[in-house]
Amino acid sequence: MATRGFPEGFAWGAATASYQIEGSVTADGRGASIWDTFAHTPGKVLNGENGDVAVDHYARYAEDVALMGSLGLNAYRFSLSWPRIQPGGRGVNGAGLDFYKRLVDELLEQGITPYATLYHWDLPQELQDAGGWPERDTAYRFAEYAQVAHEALSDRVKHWMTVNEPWCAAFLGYGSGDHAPGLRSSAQAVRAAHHLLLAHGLAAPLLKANDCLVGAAPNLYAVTPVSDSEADLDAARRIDGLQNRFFLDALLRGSYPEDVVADLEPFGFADVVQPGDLDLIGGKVDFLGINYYSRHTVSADPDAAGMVATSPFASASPWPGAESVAFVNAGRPVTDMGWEVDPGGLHEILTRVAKEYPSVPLYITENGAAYVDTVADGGVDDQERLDYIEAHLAACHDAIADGVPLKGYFAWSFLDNFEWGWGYGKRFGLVYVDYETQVRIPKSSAHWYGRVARHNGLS
Ligand SMILES: OC[C@@H]1[C@@H](O)[C@H](O)[C@@H](O)c2nc(CNc3ccccc3)cn21
Repeated sequence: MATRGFPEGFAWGAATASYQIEGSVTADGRGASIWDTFAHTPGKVLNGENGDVAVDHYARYAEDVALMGSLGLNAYRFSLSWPRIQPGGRGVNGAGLDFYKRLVDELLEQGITPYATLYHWDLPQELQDAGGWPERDTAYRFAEYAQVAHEALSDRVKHWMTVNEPWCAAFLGYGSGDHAPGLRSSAQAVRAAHHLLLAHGLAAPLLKANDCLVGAAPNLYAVTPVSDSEADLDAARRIDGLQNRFFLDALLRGSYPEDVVADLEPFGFADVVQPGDLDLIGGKVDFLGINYYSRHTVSADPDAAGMVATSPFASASPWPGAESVAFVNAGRPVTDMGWEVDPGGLHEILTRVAKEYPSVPLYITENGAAYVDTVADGGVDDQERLDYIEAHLAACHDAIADGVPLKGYFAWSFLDNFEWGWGYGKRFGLVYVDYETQVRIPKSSAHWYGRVARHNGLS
């Protein structure tokens, strides 16, 4: 029996993404994505690793879903591979859709509710060749893709997210170049950011049909200045603006924060937004997903590169708006990613969003930690990851007690998988994967989290 119970019907899930787990990158008509291209470009991913095989989920999905069910999860967040459903970004690949129909049927058979993300960064390469997210037409291609996926799956999938972390897709993909397609242009990055939100706005109304609910999943950070000096306070304002308020205001209010628009003016942002765009984008969600991992502690530093550890390769150019901002460690314990462990930041974000953007049901659509895992006696004792998740779930419990309408939590990630620029060097999974044999080993955190899910709360 849980002593710290969660609301009845709370979604206890885990999350993954197509390019990070599926493999089978040419099977059944799948086309190339920008991550296929990026990962196969020398110097972009540690040890030259890529998602060609990943953790072979395309072939092993039934085994993986059975494991979710046996552990006790009641929800699963996954992403659809756009180039598997629309090779080249157009048309319909029935064989690609059939995989997701099989996956969803297995989930429903296990009593697991599917939560589908349409875009988790794997843009069809041909659409990038035509300009990618800096090109406004890509938003319209996304809406068509959303329609195709929804028509095929909405009889069984009732929870849809349009875009995972538009900040990452825009500012790491087109600003710092640490993510695919690896471009370094602040002007392109701000264009991409707006068009990713426009894509959400164009697709959201379509996704509500057939009694479906639609959301998005921005990554949000608690942000704190190292001092209350004017320079440090402004650094915090800038990072909070670009990381959090830019996306929250657009998605939930249909406006951009004036200070952030001013910060982005040097990159031509004013020319990107067309009349009516923000009315399309704002107020369309039935729920908001929040991906939370840590807090940013920032200081003004004219010599700073303005980068957080987003890849093992030191990026030469900061993402737009982060110039002259240093990201510092405030002395908290850190995960294997070097990210500070700060569950208080999750409570801060949840209560802030609930207060400043009221009446929007919330989910934690990603929260988790990378730590070095070791297999011993056939198991993996990952106490640090278990402690991280427990502390963040306690913060969720406190936030709910404070009136936050939190409806679910998805641990990142169900399986160890391809961690973008870090390749397979960082393990976030509840379940360990032996990359040589593809054998799955539930870690201590998986068994513990399954008990939390079955008891609907913490002890
Ligand atoms: O890095 C862990 C996960 C990643 O595997 C997911 O695909 C992605 O949705 C995700 N977002 C964050 C938070 N932000 C972030 C910051 C720098 C680089 C990448 C992600 C962490 N993660």
